[in-house]
Amino acid sequence: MYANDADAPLRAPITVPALRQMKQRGERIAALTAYDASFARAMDHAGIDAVLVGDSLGMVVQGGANTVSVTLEDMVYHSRCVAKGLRSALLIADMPFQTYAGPERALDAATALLAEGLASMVKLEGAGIVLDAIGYLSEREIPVCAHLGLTPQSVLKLGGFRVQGRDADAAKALLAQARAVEAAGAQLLVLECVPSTLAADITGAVGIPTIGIGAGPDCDGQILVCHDALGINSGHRRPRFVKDFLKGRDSVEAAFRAYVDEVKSGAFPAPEHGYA
Ligand SMILES: Nc1nc(=O)c2c([nH]1)NC[C@@H]1CN(c3ccc(C(=O)N[C@@H](CCC(=O)O)C(=O)O)cc3)CN21
Ligand SMILES: CC(C)C(=O)C(=O)O
Ligand SMILES: [Mg+2]
Repeated sequence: MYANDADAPLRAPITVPALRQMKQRGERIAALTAYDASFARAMDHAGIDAVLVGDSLGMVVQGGANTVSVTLEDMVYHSRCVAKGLRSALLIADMPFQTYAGPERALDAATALLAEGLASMVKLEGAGIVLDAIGYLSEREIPVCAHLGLTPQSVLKLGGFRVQGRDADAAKALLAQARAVEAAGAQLLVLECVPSTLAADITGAVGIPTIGIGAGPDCDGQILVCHDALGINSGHRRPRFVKDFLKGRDSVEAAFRAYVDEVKSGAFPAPEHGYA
């Protein structure tokens, strides 16, 4: 239809404040992970709001058993690749294992992800001691996304990828962590593998948007790993929150459009994709 992309009408670029306004309006946020320019471009065309360069690349791209081996160099490289494919979607990059062990180290790593990786926001896992890094970055004008619940960089201590916040004490602690990351300056919050009712409570308790993965239908937005959304099995057991959007469709972009539509309408995730 257009001679080249440069002639196509531009969707307004999605900013961090725009995501907060979506929460306030009750418009759901649709996000996916990407690791290269071509998939990022297809997602952007499909109307995705945010793209995360996840350290899940250690598993789905590099074939590792977890995300612990991913380096800052890996993340900068893939973030820069993804940035080249985006016109409108907000680009978030994961901070790798131990690159935010201490505020100054976090500032160096986050600066590399923004300046060389061309990301617009960085994501780090946990609260507690990590609150210092969240505060240090956000005070220095670096947009921060927090990540609570199942934090895959903790897998060696946890002993596996398991649902978090299931008993009353753990649920209370997770709600307190959510309030604490917001108070420290986080502007977005990923909730991974937590009971749907707890994710709903947290979403109501914080002003920042929540993005769920295995966190039920009542988050402000949803995210999936790109490969999972396309039915590509990376050799691990398929978690229950995964849905194959390519099934019954004839292109990757159609699958991404269906994902965006189902997140916006609330059709995805269905109750069976969540945990009790
Ligand atoms: N392809 C892929 N998709 C992901 O969502 C993902 C990654 N890789 N790599 C990093 C982490 C690891 N993730 C995982 C991996 C396994 C489960 C899982 O098997 N969950 C069990 C829950 C068991 C319980 O009840 O505690 C499940 O049955 O869904 C969950 C999240 C999420 N992230
Ligand atoms: C699954 C999302 C939230 C993530 O952190 C990743 O892909 O690394
Ligand atoms: Mg990650």
